[in-house]
Amino acid sequence: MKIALIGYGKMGRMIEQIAIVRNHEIVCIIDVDNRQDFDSEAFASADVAIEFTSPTAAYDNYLRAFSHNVKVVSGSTGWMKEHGDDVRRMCSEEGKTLFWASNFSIGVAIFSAVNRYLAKIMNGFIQYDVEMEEVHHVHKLDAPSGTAITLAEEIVDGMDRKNGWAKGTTLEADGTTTGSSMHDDDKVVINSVRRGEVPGIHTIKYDSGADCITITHDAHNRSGFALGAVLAAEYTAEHSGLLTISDMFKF
Ligand SMILES: NC(=O)C1=CN([C@@H]2O[C@H](COP(=O)(O)OP(=O)(O)OC[C@H]3O[C@@H](n4cnc5c(N)ncnc54)[C@H](OP(=O)(O)O)[C@@H]3O)[C@@H](O)[C@H]2O)C=CC1
Ligand SMILES: O=C(O)C1=N[C@H](C(=O)O)C[C@H](O)C1
Repeated sequence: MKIALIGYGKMGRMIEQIAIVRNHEIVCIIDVDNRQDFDSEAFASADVAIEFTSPTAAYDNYLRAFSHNVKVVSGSTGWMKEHGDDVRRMCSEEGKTLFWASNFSIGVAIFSAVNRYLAKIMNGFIQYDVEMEEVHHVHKLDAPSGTAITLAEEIVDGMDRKNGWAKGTTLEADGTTTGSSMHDDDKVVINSVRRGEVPGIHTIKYDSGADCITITHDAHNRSGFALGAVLAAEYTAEHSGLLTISDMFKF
C-alpha cells in the first residue's frame, strides 16, 4: 500500500519504520516546512495518509488530504471539540474517509473494554465515586489527553449518576498546579500530570469509604500506538466513512 505521512515527529517517524517492515511504501512525507507537497502527484497517489501533528494543525490537514481524495488515519488529539461536527458531516454526507482514534494501541482497546464493563458494574454501587488521572511527557500540548476523554465518555455512558467529564487539576513539570479539584458530583473529573518523557499512563480509580479499586494502562513506549496506526491504515484502505478503533478490533 502507498502511504503518505503528515507530521514527521515522534509518531510519524515510528510509523514510517513499522510501515516499511510491513512492506508498505512511503510515497510522501509532509511536515511544517513542505506543506506545498500536499499538491504533489506523490501525495495524491497515496492510498491512505497517516496524520499525527497537533491539536491546531489536524483539521486543516484533513481538509487538504480530502481535497485530493486521499483517505486519512489520524491520531492527533485536542481538535474534536471545535471541528468534530464538521468532520462527522463530511464523512457521513460527503463521502470523505477518516479513521480517528484517541489511542491506537491494542492495550488501550482492551483497557477500554474493561473500563466499559467496570462502569456498568459500578452503576449499581453508589458508594463508589470515580475519577481519572492521565500522566504524559512535558511536550504534550493538550490536557486532558484524548484517551482520558474517550475513557471518561465511556464511563458516562455506563453510569447513570455521571452526565459528563470535567477538567480537574494539571500538575506541571515545574511543580505548579493549575485548574480546580472542585466539581459537581455528576462529573467524571480528569486530573493531568506532565512529567519527563512519559509516553502515557491512564488510571481510573473507584473510591468508597471502605476501599478503592484502580485500573491502569501504562504505555512503555510508542510502539503500540504506531503499530495500531499502520493496522488502521490497512483497514482504512478497504473501508469508508468515519471509522474508529472499535470497527477494527471487535471484542
Ligand atoms: N492516537 C494515538 O494513539 C496517539 C496520538 N498522539 C497525538 O498525535 C499528535 C502528534 O504526536 P507526536 O508525534 O508525539 O508529536 P510531535 O510533536 O513529536 O510531532 C508532531 C509533528 O507534526 C509537525 N507539525 C506540526 N504542525 C504541522 C502542520 N501544520 N503540518 C505538518 N506537520 C506539522 C511537527 O513539526 P514541528 O515540530 O516543526 O512543529 C512535528 O514534526 C499529538 O496530538 C498527540 O497527542 C500521540 C501518540 C499516540
Ligand atoms: O500526546 C501523546 O503523547 C499521546 N496522546 C494521545 C492522547 O492524548 O491520549 C495518546 C497517547 O496517550 C499519547
